Amino acid sequence: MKLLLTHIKELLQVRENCPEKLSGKEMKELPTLKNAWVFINHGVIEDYGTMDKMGPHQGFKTLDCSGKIVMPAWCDSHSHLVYAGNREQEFVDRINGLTYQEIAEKGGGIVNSAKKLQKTSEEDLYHQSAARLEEVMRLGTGAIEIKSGYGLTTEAEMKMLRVAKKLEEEYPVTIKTTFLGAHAIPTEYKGNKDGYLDLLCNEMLPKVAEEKLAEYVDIFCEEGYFSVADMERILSEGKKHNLIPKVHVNQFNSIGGIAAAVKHNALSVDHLEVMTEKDIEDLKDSDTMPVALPSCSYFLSIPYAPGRKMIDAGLPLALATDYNPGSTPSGNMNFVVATACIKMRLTPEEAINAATINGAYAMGLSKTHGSITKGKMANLIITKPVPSYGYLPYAFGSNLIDSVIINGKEV
Ligand SMILES: N=CN[C@@H](CCC(=O)O)C(=O)O
Ligand SMILES: [Zn+2]
Repeated sequence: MKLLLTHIKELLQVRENCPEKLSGKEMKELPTLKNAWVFINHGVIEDYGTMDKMGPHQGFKTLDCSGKIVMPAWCDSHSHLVYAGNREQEFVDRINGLTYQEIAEKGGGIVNSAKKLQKTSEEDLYHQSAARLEEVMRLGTGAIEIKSGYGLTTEAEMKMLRVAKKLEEEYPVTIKTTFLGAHAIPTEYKGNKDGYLDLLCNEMLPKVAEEKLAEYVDIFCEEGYFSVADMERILSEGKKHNLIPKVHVNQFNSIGGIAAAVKHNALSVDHLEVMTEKDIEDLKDSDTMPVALPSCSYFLSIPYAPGRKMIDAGLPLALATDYNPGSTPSGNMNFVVATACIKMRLTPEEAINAATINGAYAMGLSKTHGSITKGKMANLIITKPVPSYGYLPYAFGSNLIDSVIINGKEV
């Protein structure tokens, strides 16, 4: 199918040769073309340019984008979109004064979601998750990473990953899957963390790898969950099965997880609400992408990752949703980008770069996603008429998306 977008007020993130990631000052630059066109052929960006240089076009569908901005679809590199039910009671408990950690200690939190998911059929889990995926696609997400971690038994973890794989088959959005068996210690293993780690290493990881259910391995490295030593064990074991690390670190405490993740060549380190000077130093000159999750900070009322400081220190930064039932029941990347500007002091250019090119990097999708580049996938957001791209994060609560194209087709 061929599609031509014409009279685009401003085409964002136009890169003839797109870098695989952007760091420090590079993040301030957002190349654009005004009064532009884009030509899509069989799901791929075939060509683009300015209206004064558009060749003849006949015999295929044309969309007039006067007054509108066109940009690459969002690349959401951290989500837990496959889950069962919800945890709105815990939300109310927190309003009434309990902390996220106190709720987890009382048997709520991740373990609570795992109990629900274990009892949910694969079909039901698929339908619940598909509804969320459809919503985020309409909100402009063209690629998303999905983690397991609400199963906590071999069968339930595999069920989650099978559901994510089925979503990948059924929908045009690009999906990358991550095995997060080490998300919490299940009730049956309370007081026997090493027993659960043995199960992870001896049974879950080999099965997940054998059935090719995940490309990445994750662990929640945090006080009360898994230690740095646990992380080193899981990442080393994952490596034997060719699983690349993408890890949860520094959400509530800095316990040395970043240095260990960098040592293990993690593709990304995610959360980063609590960062020491050493953590920032440890990320310098590495290939590891720091990923901030501002909607999680917003929902839990915890600090925001010091994104301004990290970029000023020369680091790259990606932004993602963390969509999950406990800490972030929202998969809206538009809100993430706006919140990064409002609360983390990123400029609109930096936030858009973080949610496109750097998000693609954090999912191993640099070659195909994140920019308007010939040959990349035609995953595009067309906005409603807006005064400028800075208006998108400025008008933070408004839905400014007119339509979304994924793999060359309107969704
Ligand atoms: N922090 C760890 N995992 C999820 C939240 C899990 C939950 O509360 O269900 C996160 O990334 O925020
Ligand atoms: Zn997460």
